[in-house]
Amino acid sequence: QLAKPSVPAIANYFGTKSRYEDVNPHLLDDIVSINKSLLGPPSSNCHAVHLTAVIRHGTRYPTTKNIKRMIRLYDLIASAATSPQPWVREIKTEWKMWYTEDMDGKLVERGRDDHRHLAIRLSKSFPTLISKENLLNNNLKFITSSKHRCIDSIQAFQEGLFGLWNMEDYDFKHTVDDTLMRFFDHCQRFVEDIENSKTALKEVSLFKSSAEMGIVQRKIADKLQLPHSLVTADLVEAAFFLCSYEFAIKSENSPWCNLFDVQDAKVLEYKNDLKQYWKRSYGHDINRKSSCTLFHDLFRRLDEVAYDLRNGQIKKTATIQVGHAETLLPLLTLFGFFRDNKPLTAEDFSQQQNRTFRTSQIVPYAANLVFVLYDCSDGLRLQFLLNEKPMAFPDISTPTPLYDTVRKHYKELLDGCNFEKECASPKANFKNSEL
Ligand SMILES: O=P(O)(O)O[C@H]1[C@H](OP(=O)(O)O)[C@@H](OP(=O)(O)O)[C@H](O)[C@@H](O)[C@H]1OP(=O)(O)O
Repeated sequence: QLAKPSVPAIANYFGTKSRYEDVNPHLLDDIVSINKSLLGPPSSNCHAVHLTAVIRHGTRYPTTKNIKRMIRLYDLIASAATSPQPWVREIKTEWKMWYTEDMDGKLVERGRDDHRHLAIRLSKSFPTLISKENLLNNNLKFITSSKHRCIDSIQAFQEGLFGLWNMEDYDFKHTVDDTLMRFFDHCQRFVEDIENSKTALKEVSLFKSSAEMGIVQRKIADKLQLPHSLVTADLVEAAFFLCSYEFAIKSENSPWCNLFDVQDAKVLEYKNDLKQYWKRSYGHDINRKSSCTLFHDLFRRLDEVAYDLRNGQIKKTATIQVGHAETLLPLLTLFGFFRDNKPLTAEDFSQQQNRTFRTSQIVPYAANLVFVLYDCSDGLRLQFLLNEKPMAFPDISTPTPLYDTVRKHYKELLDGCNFEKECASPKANFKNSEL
């Protein structure tokens, strides 16, 4: 049971730095409870035969880049802010800068709990798939990205299961597979055109110097009584991160949160959504295409289960895969989820208030995509759950469609979406043709 902290009024706008419980608030009452009315087979003539879960690591420390900014902001306030407000005094005298650069995105204890608890809930939701018997029979497969925070998360997931099944001294086994879980690093076109490009995220840069961001900067400078020129967009974001990290890691509604009202938080949420949109989602076609390998791997697993089912016994009842927000978002995009009519741009903040692309809701820490295959009297059916809630596949009206229907719907991607081809560097092609 989690202690119920006082929740910052802006907690629903933390984007990829959101707590999982703020997307599923019933967990605040009981962290291992499951919503039975939402889960379960599509009809009594169906039973679950397999699930594949793609999960983001749990709550983590900030990255070094952001810790540096936080330290700069803290030093600036400590040395120059003259506001007599009690919460500014609190930042200057009582609150201590405890983030150090070496923390660099590592998993925190809360993040281990995120995965321990998720494991328990998934096992309770799908007891015939994630069971002790299946673990002992080697029917569960664990795959992770090589990053520290992901390896620690998958171990915590296993710890959650071992604890649930009273298994002591059991060996942790997992496979590290970056081609699958960090496909973006291996996609040359993505690295060149997006990651290393100066213009791919221009909407983010433009928004940083927008009128909306300028208003937030000035409001914060006034609240702290600092010269406007010293409060840059990067420092404003550092303050927002401080509020979100203190809440996610320590369950504290810290004095940093006093710097923002809901309108400011919406502006900063939009800034983060712009980054995710242009770096990992619909902004550039290569973002989604870079996940082709993971997409094919998923369908290969499901096809294998269909084959095994026809020929006797299913070999794998569940696959648990742990990666990053940048693993989940491209895959969700490839499936066509959360596509808004208009692209997200720096100019469109006020027109995009009702957008579906809101990362606070989609990819909090421990966000998860779960694909469940059911054997039904009328054939195999596929259910999709985002953060443990069923969601219809885009443009397929049945909530748990026949697996064949899903395969037909994504036929073009299943027949194509060739990682080698999509990710080949245009520069390399140019060089080759020159030879
Ligand atoms: O803004 P930061 O430095 O936290 O960005 C992180 C990514 O975090 P996110 O943008 O998703 O909040 C991190 O993704 P995660 O799912 O592993 O938390 C990503 O792996 C890391 O490379 C950072 O990205 P950057 O923008 O390249 O610094």
